[in-house]
Amino acid sequence: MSNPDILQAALTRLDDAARHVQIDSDVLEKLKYPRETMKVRLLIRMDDGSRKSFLAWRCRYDDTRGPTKGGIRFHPESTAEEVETLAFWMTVKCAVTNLPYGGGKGAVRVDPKSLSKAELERLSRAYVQAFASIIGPDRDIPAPDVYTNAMIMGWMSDEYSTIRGEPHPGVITGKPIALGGSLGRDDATARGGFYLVGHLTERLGLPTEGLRVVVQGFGNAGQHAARLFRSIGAKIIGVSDSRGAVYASGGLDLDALLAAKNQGRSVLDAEHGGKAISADELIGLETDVLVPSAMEDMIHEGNANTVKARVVLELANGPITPAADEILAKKGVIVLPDILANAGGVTVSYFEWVQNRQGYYWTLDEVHTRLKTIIEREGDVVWNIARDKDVTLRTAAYIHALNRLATAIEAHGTQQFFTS
Ligand SMILES: NC(=O)c1ccc[n+]([C@@H]2O[C@H](COP(=O)([O-])OP(=O)(O)OC[C@H]3O[C@@H](n4cnc5c(N)ncnc54)[C@H](O)[C@@H]3O)[C@@H](O)[C@H]2O)c1
Repeated sequence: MSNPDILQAALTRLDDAARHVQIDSDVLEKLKYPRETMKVRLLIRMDDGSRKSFLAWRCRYDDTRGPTKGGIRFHPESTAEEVETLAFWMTVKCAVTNLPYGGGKGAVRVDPKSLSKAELERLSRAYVQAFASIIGPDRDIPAPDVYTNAMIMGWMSDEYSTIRGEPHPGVITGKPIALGGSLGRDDATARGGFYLVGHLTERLGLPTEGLRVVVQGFGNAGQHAARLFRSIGAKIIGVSDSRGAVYASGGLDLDALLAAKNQGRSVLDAEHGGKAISADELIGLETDVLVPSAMEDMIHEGNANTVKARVVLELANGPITPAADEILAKKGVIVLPDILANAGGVTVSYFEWVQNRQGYYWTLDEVHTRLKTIIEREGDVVWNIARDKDVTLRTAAYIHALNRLATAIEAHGTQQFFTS
């Protein structure tokens, strides 16, 4: 991630929202900076006997509303600024969905595809050894993010329990079911967005039949989104991953695409039934719903004008820059913002943490019903704020979060007593 101003850009969304609510300046001051960011170098033994070091971070952005919560990303371009921005978004997201959490995030600057499985495990365990003093079930609770998964969360949870000398399944979510993971966590990010679109279909002006969907990024979020939309008869007409994009106006062969990814191949290598196109062509496809599910800043000033989707469902965090947001709003494209649209992941992570603490596990139906209730409830609130204040859904979601964060910050005490 090369944009050093990513946090400043993200904070402009908070400023936009603050213009529409009565918020004490103390609250905004508190939310402008991360509470703590720890940076370490992880030194691990490689399979060939050599040693190699990797930069790693963990940021606890704000813990006013509870322990900090957020994923760990393994990516060759991760930076401290990216981690802090993602942790800021987690703070706001947990407030939008009213989860009793603050926001955190972590990363290792590594290309995980270049590591063997044993090296990946050593790196994951080294991460927990380095950050064991700042994570914890009541302090900071990691989860999967880009290029990390349930297997890695299992190793990390195991390492933490070994360090503490007793099981602590609540330290990490997104674990394998056998280690205290929750049913329904695997597709939760996509499912939350899918429920949101389903709930708002009429208000968004989307067709109830023959929906066309384009998915950018074909990992956890993207694959499950494609699968869920297909389950209601939608056509997946475009898909991309880090190597390229494919398109078929009549719908791609999703099973072939999923099988290719399962075997560690690119969507380009699948018998997808369509043709290869460029990454920017994918963004400009004529579709009902465009689902960014890859990285930040993918829709920017340079390509936003080409977007022809009616609705953009942001399963990725921060896929649209502020400048692109303005262009899309002028074009009448409705953006379902990340802090609501992809909140299904952290919501089911919360369910997992609750189940770990209770030692009592829910059925898949219970998980789905509770997730749906939260996403639809908060989706309605955000929709109504947008309508009443005549703002975008993103600004409305930030207004909603800001109100909850301000209430909590003020309840903790802002020392106004001394200044007024
Ligand atoms: N996993 C979760 O629970 C979760 C929750 C909330 C938000 N998110 C966000 O969703 C996004 C994807 O996360 P994920 O967990 O699905 O990651 P993942 O590692 O499972 O998948 C990432 C996908 O993006 C693709 N990709 C990478 N660079 C790309 C590029 N330049 N163009 C097109 N595709 C590219 C990769 O090939 C891969 O298919 C991220 O923004 C993440 O922060 C994930």
